[in-house]
Amino acid sequence: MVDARPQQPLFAFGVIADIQYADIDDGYNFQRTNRRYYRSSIELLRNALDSWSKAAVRPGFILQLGDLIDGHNKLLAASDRAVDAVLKELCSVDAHHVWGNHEFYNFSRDWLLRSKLNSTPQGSQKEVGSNVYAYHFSPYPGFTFIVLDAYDVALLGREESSPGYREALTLLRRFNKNDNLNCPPGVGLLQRFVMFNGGFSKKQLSWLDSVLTSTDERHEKVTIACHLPVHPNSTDPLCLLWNFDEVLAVIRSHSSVVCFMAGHDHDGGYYFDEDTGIHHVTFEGVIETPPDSNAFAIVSVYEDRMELKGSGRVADRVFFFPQSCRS
Ligand SMILES: Nc1ncnc2c1ncn2[C@@H]1O[C@H](COP(=O)(O)OP(=O)(O)O)[C@@H](O)[C@H]1O
Repeated sequence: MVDARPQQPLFAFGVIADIQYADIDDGYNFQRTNRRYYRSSIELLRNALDSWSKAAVRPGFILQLGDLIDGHNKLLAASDRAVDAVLKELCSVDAHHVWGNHEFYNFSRDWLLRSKLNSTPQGSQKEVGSNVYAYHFSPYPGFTFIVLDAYDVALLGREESSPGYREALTLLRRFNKNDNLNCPPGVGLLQRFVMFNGGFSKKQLSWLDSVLTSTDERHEKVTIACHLPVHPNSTDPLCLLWNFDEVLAVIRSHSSVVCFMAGHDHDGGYYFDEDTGIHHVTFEGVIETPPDSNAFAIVSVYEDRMELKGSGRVADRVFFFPQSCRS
């Protein structure tokens, strides 16, 4: 049978998550269930770059889904060295950087906003507000990508004296009564209320809503990139965004969203929300990927679908765009 699907993609992009590079020996996650390959994570990034450079349709840009370097660097006073080493590898590509918890272990929000990890395109700097790192870009007519700030309401990256910090602390303490706020409370979805997660402010949600109103009107296809997953079926609840329900309500009310890409849960995850046609993909983390494997993807975008070709731990997937409109 002849495959009627068009064979030439409109464009392609690369995806990689949770590199967490540090020039230190292997270690483990907090539960000691998964090994962490701090030093070789940069080799796996090189594998990804090599593969992307040889792809039939080379990625026009890369989504780097956050946690570029590990928090251990801070303790070793090696944050600048580590981030320079990883950014040097990425200098040959147009990378869109998402910020994760490890960005804030290493750097202040002010430093990040002034750094190369701020990939906001010229001209869209002030859209959400000077202290929120969120923007959108269109790499091809009819397609928009939105980078979201999952630590907009958070303890991480906010000055203890700031109203934002106090607001986040009040929210977290309402659900988490532990002395150590990284220790999860209760069971199920409540576990998300830990200090290494965060959430969206009303301001960012309303900005997202307005961007999606415009993309709906233009009948565009939107992919959202964020460090924290927002669908409970796409992640361990420990890694879920605090106000995931609020952001789900926003994206469900817009017909243009086709895919939500996140990192943070190094085991990865995937859920297709049949009601909305939105694919929620959580990418396997490079940091917990053995040196003889890989964790990256190239996504080829066609008129009717995106084809994700995974490497190593990342599975292949096809995301067909919904035909009907949501309202
Ligand atoms: N169950 C827990 N109790 C107390 N602290 C925890 C727990 N889980 C994680 N942490 C701490 O929270 C921080 C972030 O956890 P970690 O697993 O390293 O995050 P990531 O997966 O983003 O690397 C670390 O300082 C870790 O020690």
